[in-house]
Amino acid sequence: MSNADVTELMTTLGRQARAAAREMARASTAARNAALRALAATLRAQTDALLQANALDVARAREAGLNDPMVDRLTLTPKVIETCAQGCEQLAAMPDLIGEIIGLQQQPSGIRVGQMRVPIGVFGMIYESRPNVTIEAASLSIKSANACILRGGSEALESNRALAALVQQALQQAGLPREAVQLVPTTDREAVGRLIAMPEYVDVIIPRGGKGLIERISREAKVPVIKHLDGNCHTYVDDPCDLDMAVRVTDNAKTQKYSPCNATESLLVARGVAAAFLPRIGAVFAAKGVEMRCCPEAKAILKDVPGAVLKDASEQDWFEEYLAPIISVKVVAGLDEAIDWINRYGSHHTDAILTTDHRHAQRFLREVDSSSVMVNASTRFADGFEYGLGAEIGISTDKFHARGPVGVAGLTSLKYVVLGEGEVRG
Ligand SMILES: NC(=O)C1=CN([C@@H]2O[C@H](COP(=O)(O)OP(=O)(O)OC[C@H]3O[C@@H](n4cnc5c(N)ncnc54)[C@H](OP(=O)(O)O)[C@@H]3O)[C@@H](O)[C@H]2O)C=CC1
Ligand SMILES: N[C@@H](CCC(=O)OP(=O)(O)O)C(=O)O
Repeated sequence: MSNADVTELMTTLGRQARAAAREMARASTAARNAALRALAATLRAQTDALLQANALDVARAREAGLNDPMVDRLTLTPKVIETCAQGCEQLAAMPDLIGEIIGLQQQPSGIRVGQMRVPIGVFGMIYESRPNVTIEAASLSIKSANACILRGGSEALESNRALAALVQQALQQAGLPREAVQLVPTTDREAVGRLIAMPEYVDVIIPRGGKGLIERISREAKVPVIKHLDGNCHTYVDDPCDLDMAVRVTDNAKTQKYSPCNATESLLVARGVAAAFLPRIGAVFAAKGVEMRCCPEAKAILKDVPGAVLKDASEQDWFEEYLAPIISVKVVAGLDEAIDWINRYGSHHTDAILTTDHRHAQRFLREVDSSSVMVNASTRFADGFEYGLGAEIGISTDKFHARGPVGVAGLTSLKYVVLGEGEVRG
């Protein structure tokens, strides 16, 4: 496509989205929930067609040499589609936040002042080649009465086209504008450049991906951005701690799934428990083929673990998000060094302490500057569904306007409402 064609395409999508957003803002709860239920039904009814579209993407991705974890994320299965359908139904069953007025209080002048929850308007989202994210984003957008323009990863284009067509059909069936959810129908990255520079049509941009994407967005965006960045997540095993629990939780945080941004990438261990803990978790990692990139002290403790793959960690390793069976391992003096280390090398996504000391837990919660901080739990829990939000747009690593897993509330804002009976200011 020529640049002029891309500009024309994106301007049309933007104009349509803006008009649809106005209709969505006044649409009833019942209509939005009906669209979500219709979407669930059509996803189930069209499973075979979706699998066929997805097979084209998967075949192309394999030909292009995409690695197994990426192909895994790209692949739709009947189970993935059923989970998407259930997600839509769960969202439909959740209370509607839109229009809710909170904190209404009478002021000395007589006016009553409160805050009403309202949709943001139009959001643009750029995300990886994982087609189920298209349904999560679309369904959250419908529930929160927004309009959205979705730009998924290029490898998922056929799947996303098929999914977006079903979303538009469901919107229409519920009497809502089809353009409330639109897909950017080209993989041309120039379209991303336009999407992030149309403040007249797009209120906020949600980029979900790695550093290259975020660098471009930060450089070129002319609208506010909610970044959903990489996860260099830490698990810190404290002194004192319950060693059995620490082995179980650390194992889950690293190995339950390697590719998500909330998997632990770096293990910190307090010196006081290192000799007892490291050989145990080292044996688990050795059995599962997880390579350990160690500081000299950790390597010395782990060297006799049968089958362990040990390497020396470089400075770069402490910053690394592997998304693979690799973990960096460091022995620290204790809580203070662990907190300093995480704030320096982490990506402010999700970090956990495993401890039996209440004061250490409290300090970790307050002093680690990340979107989720956890005590005695696996970092893999950082997820909208696990947090009770129904679904998630992703995990915001920004501090404004939403932080951590973003659900319906993260796609809304609060405006003041003032209710008077003819009062005037004196
Ligand atoms: N915090 C969170 O919620 C999440 C974070 N992530 C993070 O995402 C990363 C992995 O996903 P991955 O697919 O590799 O991410 P990428 O950043 O490579 O791709 C994500 C999307 O951004 C687009 N993109 C990337 N660079 C540019 C650019 N310069 N200009 C325009 N568009 C661009 C891609 O398009 P194209 O198809 O053209 O390459 C794709 O649509 C990891 O770091 C992971 O932690 C993943 C999921 C959730
Ligand atoms: N919501 C996810 C976390 C987000 C994430 O990392 O997504 P992805 O990188 O596409 O696997 C989960 O834990 O299920």
